[in-house]
Amino acid sequence: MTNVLRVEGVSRAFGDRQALRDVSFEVTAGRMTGFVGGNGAGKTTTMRIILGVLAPDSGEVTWKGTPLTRQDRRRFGYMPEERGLYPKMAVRDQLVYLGRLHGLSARQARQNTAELVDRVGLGERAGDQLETLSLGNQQRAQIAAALVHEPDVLVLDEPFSGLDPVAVDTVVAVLREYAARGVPVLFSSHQLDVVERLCDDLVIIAAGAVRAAGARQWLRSTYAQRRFELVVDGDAGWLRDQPGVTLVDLDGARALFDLAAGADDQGVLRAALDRGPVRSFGPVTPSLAEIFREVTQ
Ligand SMILES: Nc1ncnc2c1ncn2[C@@H]1O[C@H](COP(=O)(O)OP(=O)(O)OP(=O)(O)O)[C@@H](O)[C@H]1O
Repeated sequence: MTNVLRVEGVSRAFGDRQALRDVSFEVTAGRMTGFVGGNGAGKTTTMRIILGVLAPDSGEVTWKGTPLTRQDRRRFGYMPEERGLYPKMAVRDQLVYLGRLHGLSARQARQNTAELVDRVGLGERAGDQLETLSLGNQQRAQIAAALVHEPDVLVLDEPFSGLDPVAVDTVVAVLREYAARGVPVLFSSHQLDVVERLCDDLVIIAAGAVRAAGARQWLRSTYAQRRFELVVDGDAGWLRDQPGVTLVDLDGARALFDLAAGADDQGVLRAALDRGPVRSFGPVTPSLAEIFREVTQ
């Protein structure tokens, strides 16, 4: 069985609030899976259930085809929303301690720690107490803590929040290395631009239910509406009266429009050419932000 983490039909309520409804998706070996959704959508609850911190009311989580055991979860790397490091302990000491806790030898824990603090750009601060570091550096330390025991699976709750763009790039590179080794990586984020750049697969959740899931490219083509951009010399307002055309945005000579199924894009192009020069015409692939808006509204 390949290294697949599968969330299968998971539901969970808190009192009369249904936080998750029949949530199913998978995180595949070697792929970065972005878990996106607005505030309160259910990302943290799902991750807690994966890690066994919280029990589902129904459904289950499997790893390599069988229900997760405590032993499996010891081999997971988790960065919880509430973070978990001790403010008054030196970063290096905590990482070594966590490595030991997960069963590494003292030597291996020290070696992994030394490599990781360097890798996440904390080398010079590794001897400092966590609380004396900037928030961005504390975040780097939290990420290192999730990685120190060389986990088989990574589950990271908002690993990029609070990081400046340079730090985001550093962390992205580290996570990509893990994925390249065959580790499934699940990370939540509300920063769609980061997710768009980083993930191979996507799970979009809203109000506790999965609205769309699959490979990023596949989602982009699946949700590609028949949207086009036209740039002419004069005013493109005449498009409004073209059969099958719905104007999305008009900025003088530049128009963004959706074409009804069956309407002919070449007919629109001919109509434009009849009126004068056409500077640009072609289909527009939706951004992740647009897909997100569409599936969560
Ligand atoms: N321990 C709890 N007790 C009661 N309600 C909870 C608890 N944990 C989560 N919820 C509720 O479950 C829903 C999902 O919350 P969750 O924290 O999983 O969302 P999220 O997608 O992680 O949001 P955010 O991005 O804001 O962290 C919310 O309505 C939240 O208020």
